[in-house]
Amino acid sequence: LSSVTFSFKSERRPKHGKKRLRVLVDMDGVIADFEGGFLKKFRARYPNEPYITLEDRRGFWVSTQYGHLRSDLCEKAISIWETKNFFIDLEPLPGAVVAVKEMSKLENTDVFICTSPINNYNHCPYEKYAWIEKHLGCEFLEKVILTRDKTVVCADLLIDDKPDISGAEPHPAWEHVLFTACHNEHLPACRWRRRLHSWQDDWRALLDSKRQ
Ligand SMILES: Cc1cn([C@H]2C[C@H](O)[C@@H](COP(=O)(O)O)O2)c(=O)[nH]c1=O
Ligand SMILES: [Mg+2]
Repeated sequence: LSSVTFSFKSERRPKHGKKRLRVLVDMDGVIADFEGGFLKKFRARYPNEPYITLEDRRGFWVSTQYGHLRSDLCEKAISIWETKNFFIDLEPLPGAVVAVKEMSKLENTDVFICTSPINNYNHCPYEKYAWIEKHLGCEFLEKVILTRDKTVVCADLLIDDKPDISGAEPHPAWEHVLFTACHNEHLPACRWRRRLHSWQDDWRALLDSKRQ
């Protein structure tokens, strides 16, 4: 058993000393503009209802903040992302497509798109795959991880806009790097968690810091 363990570990640290890195990149709020797409479709479908501007967004859950605004708005918000074409129509966030493609071409680097589908599975899982094929190319279809629990996925880095990521594994293998989004940018700086402010930020340096 110990020799099996040894050969697995040595696979990730080649003889020339550079560690092979596995990076999980979240989709909604990191490469796909969930917040912008939501607001546009909410205002189009409910033109007479109040809405929350991106500047006023606080907290990860859009549905919770709309529910606080007026209780029935929670269900109306949910109806937006449960509707056909919501996920496929999301625009890529600035620089995301180029960055993810470049990241995947780096030596000793494996990139996976790790994203949580909604439980109403009528359209979302299909459209997430379709979005990835449309914007990143069919080769990325091999790199999709759909899971509601990212803690059980083994990787070095998770780039994700959700501030609190929990699940069955209390000690996930990855370091969570918080991707800045309208709902989390006001959170105070946190000594034990790094941020990637956008895809214009130095994501290469972030990856290099994990190869040491
Ligand atoms: C804001 C918000 C999101 N969701 C759903 C939409 C996505 O499928 C996931 C988020 O996935 P990620 O991998 O963590 O980016 O959650 C939701 O159900 N309610 C919301 O308010
Ligand atoms: Mg996200």
